[in-house]
Amino acid sequence: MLGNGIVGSSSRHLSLVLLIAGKHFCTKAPRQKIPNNIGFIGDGSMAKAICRSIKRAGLIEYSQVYVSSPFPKNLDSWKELGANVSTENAYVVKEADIIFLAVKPHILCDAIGTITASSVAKEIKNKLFISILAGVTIKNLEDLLKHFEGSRVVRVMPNTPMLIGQGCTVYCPGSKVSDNDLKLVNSILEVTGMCQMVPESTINSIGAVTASGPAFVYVFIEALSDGGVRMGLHRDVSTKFAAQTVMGAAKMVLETNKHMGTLKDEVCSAGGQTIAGIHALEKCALRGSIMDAVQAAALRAAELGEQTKK
Ligand SMILES: NC(=O)C1=CN([C@@H]2O[C@H](COP(=O)(O)OP(=O)(O)OC[C@H]3O[C@@H](n4cnc5c(N)ncnc54)[C@H](O)[C@@H]3O)[C@@H](O)[C@H]2O)C=CC1
Ligand SMILES: O=C(O)[C@@H]1CCC=N1
Repeated sequence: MLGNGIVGSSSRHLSLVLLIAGKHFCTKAPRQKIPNNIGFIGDGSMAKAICRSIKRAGLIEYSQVYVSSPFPKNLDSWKELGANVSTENAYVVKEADIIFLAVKPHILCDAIGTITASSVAKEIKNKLFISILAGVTIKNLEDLLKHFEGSRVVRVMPNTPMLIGQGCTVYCPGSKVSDNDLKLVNSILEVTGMCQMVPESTINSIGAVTASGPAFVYVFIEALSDGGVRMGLHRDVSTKFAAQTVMGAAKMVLETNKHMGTLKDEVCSAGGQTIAGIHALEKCALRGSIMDAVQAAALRAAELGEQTKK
């Protein structure tokens, strides 16, 4: 369903099981290629993560990709892949139908300003812009893009695990997007992992958990690994065990539907080793620290958005 409120979607595929000559072949139904050209204003980590993710899923070829950055050196790796590159943002917006805005929030006004001031500005019509910028509101985006006739905006908050197809992305439609636009955006995002439409009022809080969250979790994994090293494990062994343990615990939360407290209790034997460790964590206020981290990230997102207001 594509309507108001929160809708869920997952990247499940139709599986076709063929029984031929006594052997089972399991093939995923091929995804439909996107006929549109895809643009990226900004060529950094997130632009690469999104592009690789949708290319890997077979939605696009690099020949359909247009990327811009003022730094030609940054564009070399894109060029090698077969993407079309330019130091002119206006070129990308003119050539692409769907344009990801993937610059840092404080760059946005200048980046759009160069497009508005370009000689091709009047030719830029009916574009679908997908903003991934932290904190920047739909109202602000629509205001900045109002010079381009027929432009529509979708505000998206992705995260880096989409690089390996394990992303957690949310999106909010702008005031002019059509159902077809939303279907298209959903079909692009769903191949990157989990994706869900949400009300814009929740996106900064969600982004603090999902987009900043990987960094918080990496710090936790590093600390877990450090603990193992402190107790005499080799670093590579300790890191492998720590990361696998975090992944397993996350899957237990998602797949058992048990409350985290119950799952924790199942690990803590009476008078055992785990409760001794939990006691140490509670003395250091780990929970309060993580909650503070999420609050700090959400508040900072709102501040970043304010910076792009004229
Ligand atoms: N890194 C992350 O985990 C996430 C980032 N975001 C958002 O994604 C956006 C991009 O972040 P990253 O990819 O991490 O940053 P990044 O620094 O890796 O990439 C930004 C790119 O913009 C380019 N750039 C600078 N000035 C430009 C201009 N005037 N025109 C065109 N390109 C220009 C730079 O060459 C740079 O490579 C940010 O707004 C951030 O809030 C959202 C979710 C997660
Ligand atoms: O830290 C940041 O501002 C960006 C947005 C969310 C994740 N990284």
